[in-house]
Amino acid sequence: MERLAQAKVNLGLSLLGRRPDGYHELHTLFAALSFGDRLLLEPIPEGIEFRGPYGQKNLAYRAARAYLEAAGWPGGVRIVLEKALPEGAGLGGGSSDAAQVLLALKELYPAAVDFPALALSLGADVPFFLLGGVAEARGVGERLRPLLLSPLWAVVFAQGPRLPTPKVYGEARPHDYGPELPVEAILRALGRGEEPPYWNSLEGPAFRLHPELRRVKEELRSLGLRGVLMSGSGSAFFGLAEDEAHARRAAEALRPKGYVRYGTLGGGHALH
Ligand SMILES: C[C@](O)(CO)[C@H](O)COP(=O)(O)OP(=O)(O)OC[C@H]1O[C@@H](n2ccc(N)nc2=O)[C@H](O)[C@@H]1O
Ligand SMILES: Nc1ncnc2c1ncn2[C@@H]1O[C@H](COP(=O)(O)OP(=O)(O)OP(=O)(O)O)[C@@H](O)[C@H]1O
Repeated sequence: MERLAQAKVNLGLSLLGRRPDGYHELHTLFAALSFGDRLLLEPIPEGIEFRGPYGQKNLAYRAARAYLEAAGWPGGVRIVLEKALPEGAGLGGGSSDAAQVLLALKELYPAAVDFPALALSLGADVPFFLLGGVAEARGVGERLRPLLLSPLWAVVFAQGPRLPTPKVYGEARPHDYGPELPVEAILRALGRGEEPPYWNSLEGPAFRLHPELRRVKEELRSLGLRGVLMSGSGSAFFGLAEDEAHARRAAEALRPKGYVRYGTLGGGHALH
């Protein structure tokens, strides 16, 4: 069984405040992209055989153990993870891998487990990847509302510093908090090819940690990309292109400088 663990970007992310448990109340729009990591899974009589980075610390391995334990070890699984996404980039790589393992094991070994809770226990981004597509999220990222968005061409670029998510959130201060995202206005602007009225509250902390990231954002804007924003806790940025040719040109210009991929979000097919 082969699965694509799609990347995600946040079409806007507002930190509404800090919760008693130390996590932050979020308002964000998740959008899955048409490219990501590749997972190969097959049933084995018992146990978990895993081939990929970090061994038993890998989120994909941890997702397999969490599901099989909750399901009472109905059987085992062999997992091969082929990473294609940069790590700690804000593209949800590990979370997406974990979600695909949960979905595959549910198919292989159906069981009455609390799927959303299992997903959330693995990470705040994991519940979204059980859905995919585009969704509005609240809470820490687990209260989801699917949204319809016609396919858009997006370019994703990551260069330089790995930004551990806890470090970026740890750097967030009350002056970084914002109001709710204007979801309808954002969706309208995206549909009309206009500059979307969104922001990412985590850019403030990320730029304080790595001021050089401001230049990356300017560079993507100089290529004519719209809605240029850091994704999640960074340090990957994304921008929206007019069409495939524009996306390809922008990607070619960025290629010598770091990790760059382009594809579609809001639907469409796996490309590049
Ligand atoms: C930045 C985003 O990727 C946006 O989609 C997510 O909010 C982060 O999702 P994630 O990487 O799955 O995050 P987790 O692994 O669950 O949490 C890592 C750390 O980020 C911080 N964290 C995460 C989510 C959230 N709503 N508030 C937080 O403060 C917490 O310090 C937590 O210990
Ligand atoms: N399958 C995995 N893929 C990538 N990183 C993993 C995986 N499993 C565990 N990790 C660890 O988790 C960290 C964060 O991984 P991930 O790629 O999800 O970060 P991210 O892309 O920033 O995700 P997010 O957008 O949720 O912050 C990595 O730096 C790595 O140490």
